[in-house]
Amino acid sequence: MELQPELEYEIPLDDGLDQWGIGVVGSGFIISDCHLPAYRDAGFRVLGISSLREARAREVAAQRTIPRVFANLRAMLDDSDIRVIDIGVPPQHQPDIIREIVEHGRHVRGILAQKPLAMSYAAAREMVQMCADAGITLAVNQNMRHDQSVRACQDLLDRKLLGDPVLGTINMRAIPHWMPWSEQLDSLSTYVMSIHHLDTFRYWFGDPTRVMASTRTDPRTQFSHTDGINLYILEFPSGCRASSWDDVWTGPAREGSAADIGISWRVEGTKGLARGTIGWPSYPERTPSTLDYTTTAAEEWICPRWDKVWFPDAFRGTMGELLMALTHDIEPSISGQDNLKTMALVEATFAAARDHRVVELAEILET
Ligand SMILES: NC(=O)C1=CN([C@@H]2O[C@H](COP(=O)(O)OP(=O)(O)OC[C@H]3O[C@@H](n4cnc5c(N)ncnc54)[C@H](OP(=O)(O)O)[C@@H]3O)[C@@H](O)[C@H]2O)C=CC1
Ligand SMILES: O=C1CO[C@H](CO)[C@@H](O)[C@@H]1O
Repeated sequence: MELQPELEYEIPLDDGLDQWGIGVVGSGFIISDCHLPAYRDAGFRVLGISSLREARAREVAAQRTIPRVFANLRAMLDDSDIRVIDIGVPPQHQPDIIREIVEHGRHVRGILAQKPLAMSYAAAREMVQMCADAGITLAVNQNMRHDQSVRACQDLLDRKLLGDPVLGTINMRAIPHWMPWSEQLDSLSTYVMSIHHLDTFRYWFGDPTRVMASTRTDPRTQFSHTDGINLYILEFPSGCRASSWDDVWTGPAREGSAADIGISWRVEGTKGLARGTIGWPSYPERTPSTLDYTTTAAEEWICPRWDKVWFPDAFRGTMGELLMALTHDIEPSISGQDNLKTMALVEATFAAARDHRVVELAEILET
């Protein structure tokens, strides 16, 4: 077994993915600052944009050189050049957008939806079924899978360099900027932030059997919410365990104290250990995520380095996966169908914390 292989830290993409005309819905932070710069760098072809406020869509179109601005989604769906729809709207509005695309998007072959796909497992399942019935490939933007350190760790696991996974941990000490729309959600941090870590654990270790969780409110967040700081433990059928501390408070770093902010992760296996950091907390400053690993055969730390950052570079990966799937007529790994298990895990984690009980994934999947 090669001990220092070239790890796959980003998804290989075919030339010619610009055959797919993309239409974007929404023009807020994630679209204008992350999706569009990443697509430009990847050479994807964004043809049009629509948003709630046409003026805002025009502004972003001018800023990011998008040729067509549509007054609304329906007008965009009439354009036969637009075959892929990229959604970046608040989660409570996403199901209505998907429904409209399914009902009126006769030219549409693929949708890249945002995470969370919906605000409940049941609603997400309805979206997946609707797209399947319409013959539209649905992918979900679980882009932490395309962070360079997270993806390279998956390659280490695939190559068995770490042996069998024993324990995975994520230690998040970082302050998200909650958008105004999150004030209306039943969940603040579980569906919007912890979903990334829950999906990453599924990516690395497969589907867990059950989850234990505890949550408390975030002292900094002034609007009413139930889940702020999330602590959870997942049990996998293989015996592997995973746990994350999603500490969105991170001490009074914005209230005058010194700051200690960062995200680190660690995967321990029977034959190796990987540790990493996610550079995102310093966004917009570019801080590449890192990965170090060691194995029983090497007895030293191996520290490959690459220059990609989660935001915005990982957005090449999620759209790239969808365009590759459409080109080759296959399911993307981030398919809506796969995402139902992430949604079920998010719902299980929220219920476990709310009800102070252990929740089996099957309980949600069988509802
Ligand atoms: N995958 C990831 O890593 C990340 C994902 N996200 C997700 O992206 C989504 C958007 O977040 P963010 O960009 O930060 O939020 P913003 O508030 O910055 O942007 C939301 C956008 O949605 C538009 N919008 C709202 N309702 C509709 C509607 N009914 N039809 C069309 N457009 C609508 C708004 O339009 P207008 O401006 O015209 O009023 C606005 O442009 C969320 O679901 C969030 O969870 C966010 C960050 C990271
Ligand atoms: O996915 C996400 C990661 O970070 C953002 C905040 O900074 C969140 O709002 C978000 O939805």
